[in-house]
Amino acid sequence: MGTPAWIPAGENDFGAESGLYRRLRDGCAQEWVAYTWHPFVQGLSDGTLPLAAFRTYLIQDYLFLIHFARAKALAVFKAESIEAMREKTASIGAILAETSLHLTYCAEWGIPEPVVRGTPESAETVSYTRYVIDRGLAGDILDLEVALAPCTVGYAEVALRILADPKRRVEGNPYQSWIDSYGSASYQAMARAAAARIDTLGESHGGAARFRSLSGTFAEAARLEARFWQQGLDAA
Ligand SMILES: Cc1ncc(CN)c(N)n1
Repeated sequence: MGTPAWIPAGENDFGAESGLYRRLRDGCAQEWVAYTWHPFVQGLSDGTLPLAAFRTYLIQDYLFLIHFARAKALAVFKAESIEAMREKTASIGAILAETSLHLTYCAEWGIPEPVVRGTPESAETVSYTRYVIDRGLAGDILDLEVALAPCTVGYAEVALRILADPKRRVEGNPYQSWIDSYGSASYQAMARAAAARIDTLGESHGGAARFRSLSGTFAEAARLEARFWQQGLDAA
């Protein structure tokens, strides 16, 4: 299947042309558009997102990152090789470091650390993070990586699209630092590696024969990502 027309040029370089990642993404066009073109994203892009929406999102994202690190720890356990174990172990360190940075970032947005730490997880955060962990517990490393991929690669696509289109750039956009962090070379490289890993695991772990099940996982994770954005808008 070719890349659908709704994905603008420049956002197509995650995963190989006929690899498993592209097939998964292209196979859930509706969920993918609802996630990556969500109104929350449009608000980030043109700077019109209400601050209350962003603050709610930031707090829940801190809680999300903690469980994301747990999911990566599960990926170490489920990894197919010592090299993959090393790579996943490094990514846990990176996420845990990001949680500290996230607290600093929240403080810059006027949310003190005790507030972030003391806020309970929302239903959206619980449902998304536990879904990913459950896919990993019930399945193998490919099931887990597919459940994680919309998170890593979706944000890279979103940032790339915003940065690539001058029409969407706004002078003094309060969300520019958020956009820049996901558009950074290091984040983009990590996302490309995540998509490439899905392609590789697809080859080694029978991805074609398991496509139906994997596609369901990928689409569900994309749907849960859209709900994660939506909770911010609902709070504003
Ligand atoms: C909910 C969510 N999804 C994705 C990302 C980016 N890895 C994030 N920080 N938060």
